[in-house]
Amino acid sequence: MSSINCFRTAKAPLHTFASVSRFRYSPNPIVSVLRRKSSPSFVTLRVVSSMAYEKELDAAKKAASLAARLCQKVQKALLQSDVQSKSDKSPVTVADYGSQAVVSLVLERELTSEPFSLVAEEDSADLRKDGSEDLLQRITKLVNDTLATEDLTKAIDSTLTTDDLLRAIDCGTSEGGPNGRHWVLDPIDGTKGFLRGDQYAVALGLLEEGKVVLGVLACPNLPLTSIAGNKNKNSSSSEETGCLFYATIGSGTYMQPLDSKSEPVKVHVSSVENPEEASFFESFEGAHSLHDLSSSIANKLGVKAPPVRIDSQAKYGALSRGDGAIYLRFPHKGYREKIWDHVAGAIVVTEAGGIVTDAGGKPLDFSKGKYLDLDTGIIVANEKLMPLLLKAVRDSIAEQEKASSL
Ligand SMILES: Nc1ncnc2c1ncn2[C@@H]1O[C@H](COP(=O)(O)O)[C@@H](O)[C@H]1OP(=O)(O)O
Ligand SMILES: [Mg+2]
Ligand SMILES: [Mg+2]
Ligand SMILES: [Mg+2]
Repeated sequence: MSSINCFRTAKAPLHTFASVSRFRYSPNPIVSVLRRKSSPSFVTLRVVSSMAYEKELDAAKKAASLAARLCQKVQKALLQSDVQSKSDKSPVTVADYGSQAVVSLVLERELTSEPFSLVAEEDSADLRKDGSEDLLQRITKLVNDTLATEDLTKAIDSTLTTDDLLRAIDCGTSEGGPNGRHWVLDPIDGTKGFLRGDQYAVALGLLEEGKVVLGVLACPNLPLTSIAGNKNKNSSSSEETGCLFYATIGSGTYMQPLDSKSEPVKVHVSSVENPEEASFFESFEGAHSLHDLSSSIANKLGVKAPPVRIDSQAKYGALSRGDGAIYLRFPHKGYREKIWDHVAGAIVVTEAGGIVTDAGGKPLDFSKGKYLDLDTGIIVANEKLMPLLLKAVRDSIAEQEKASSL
């Protein structure tokens, strides 16, 4: 990526600066125009080529894959253990913290030349409390073992101490916002799915001036082939599983197997135009999304297939390769969506040709800090289905409001 600062004059409107032939990048460069708040007459033209964010993407893929490996190890032990009850939250805690530490350490070490800001779900407050020493030791060992499996030993001088671990987790306490670069991480998205042995994702994205420019989704339990029409969508069956989805702005979305060096394939959202032939995804957990509202919307659209219920941002990954055509997410009143639950998924779907908006049709605004300010919910579809979907959403919400006011 190349950036130049330009002074905008009345005689030279912005679009003249968008003539970028002198940049020897891809034939179809994307120019993003960033206006400085402090000095509106100055703009930064950012020329995005197919080579854009290459270094960041390599680092993000490495970080998310390694973190996913740590999660897989913990999930396997959790499911095999006779002693550990599934309601015991400690394994997931170990994996959440461990995954966050791995991503933070890998990004920091791979991208040394830049100031590093990370907005992430976890922080170390509980680990610093008395009585957490054993847990902290376990996580530190897990992270050291995971990093040792990769050729990171030369980048990481020595074995990490518990203090190093706490510091790595707390790298994720940035607030994000509209200025500069911020990495955004959910170290395990879909905790409930993780505990059940079902779908979860390590979700990592990059914001630049409040816009998503890169996203990586590691989905260890998602089959490599389409889950459309499968009977059991959520759980990992005997099929080969483990997908890594990634996208950078203007370059499309790709998928490759999580644990191999096979060539990535470019993926596209479903091209279904007739809603009767569309299938829709929603949360597995009824507490995360209003299933009644989704089914009312689906009925209005004439969707025939039953909903596909899976956990986590694996839904965005599966949608990006056309396994389903629509995603409906309507959290219960009072729930505030966090940016780390959507940043990576949103770019993975939009770069594959999909549209992600709130229930009112507005694009998601990731520039407001940790939370998303939303109208009611989040909906995803391809360009053809979106107008019909928006109407069905509007009508269903209006009906629901009318019924509840009676
Ligand atoms: N009450 C809730 N409503 C909506 N989403 C929730 C709620 N509680 C947790 N989540 C988050 O929703 C996401 C998963 O939702 P789903 O699997 O339904 O798509 C996760 O990010 C999960 O957090 P977490 O990252 O801690 O698992
Ligand atoms: Mg989450
Ligand atoms: Mg999480
Ligand atoms: Mg959580």
